[in-house]
Amino acid sequence: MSPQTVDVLGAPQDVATGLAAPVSLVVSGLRVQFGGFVAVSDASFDAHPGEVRFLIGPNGAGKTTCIDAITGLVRGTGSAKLGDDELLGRPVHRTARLGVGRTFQTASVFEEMSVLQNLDIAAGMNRRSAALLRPRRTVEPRIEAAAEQIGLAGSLEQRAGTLSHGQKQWLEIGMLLVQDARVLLLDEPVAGMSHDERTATGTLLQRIAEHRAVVVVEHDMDFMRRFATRVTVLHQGSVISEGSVAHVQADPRVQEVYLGSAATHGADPAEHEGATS
Ligand SMILES: Nc1ncnc2c1ncn2[C@@H]1O[C@H](COP(=O)(O)OP(=O)(O)OP(=O)(O)O)[C@@H](O)[C@H]1O
Repeated sequence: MSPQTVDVLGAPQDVATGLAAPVSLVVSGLRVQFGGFVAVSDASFDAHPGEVRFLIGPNGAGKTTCIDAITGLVRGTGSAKLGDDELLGRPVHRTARLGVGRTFQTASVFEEMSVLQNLDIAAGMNRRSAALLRPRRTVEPRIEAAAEQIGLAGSLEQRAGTLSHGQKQWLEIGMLLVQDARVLLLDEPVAGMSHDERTATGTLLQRIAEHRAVVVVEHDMDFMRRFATRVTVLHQGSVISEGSVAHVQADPRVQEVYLGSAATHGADPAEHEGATS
């Protein structure tokens, strides 16, 4: 492991790269209840730097709820640890400060602002708003690096509202990168994207995962097959299978959940209603 120091928030930082030190997300025995309804009953999974972990399952399986609980949007019990830090029980902003970044199914960028302003705001949470809006002569290296990584280095002055659907998603990912998110939780990042945008997104996620843990909730099974390192399958709030793409696709329990019959259909998650191939 390379030498570490700590950044201004006290988070460990890799001396060589200047990036937050890679850490794993470990979720165990997660349970989320809405009134009398148990949406997540006992979910355990992890995600380590270097892998793109997919979280799949039929509609209503509890995938988004898991992310909501990890990020503090809904109350969960059990445990979700990022490195040594327990995430459950913290308010959303504190969880984010620990390095947990997420995107939603609909990209939430500031449409009236430029790409640069969006990245600048994400990077400079502590700067005063007037300073954020003032034209800047120089671009901070970390913003430049993030813009480069998400393929928007040539579009810094473009108004975010005029970006394509895919580019907005990438900008949102870029906003997490400049915040130094150590784990990225992405909810259906390629929904509505063209084939080329999906390929570019998958490649982007693989690069990001070199230094961070990446968790992707997806219904797009073709995308999953191409870019997943490991897959966790949720059904009715519990994990029913986990492993490589080949492993979960061959798992009779997964086939049964997706098609209601394993042996007779030779089922594949990709053929399930709600999953797209
Ligand atoms: N705030 C809430 N109040 C009550 N029930 C909820 C709430 N949020 C989610 N649920 C329920 O919890 C279950 C799990 O929902 P969740 O959105 O996590 O599933 P999902 O696997 O992400 O599904 P999809 O793939 O359709 O997005 C569903 O039955 C849903 O209706």
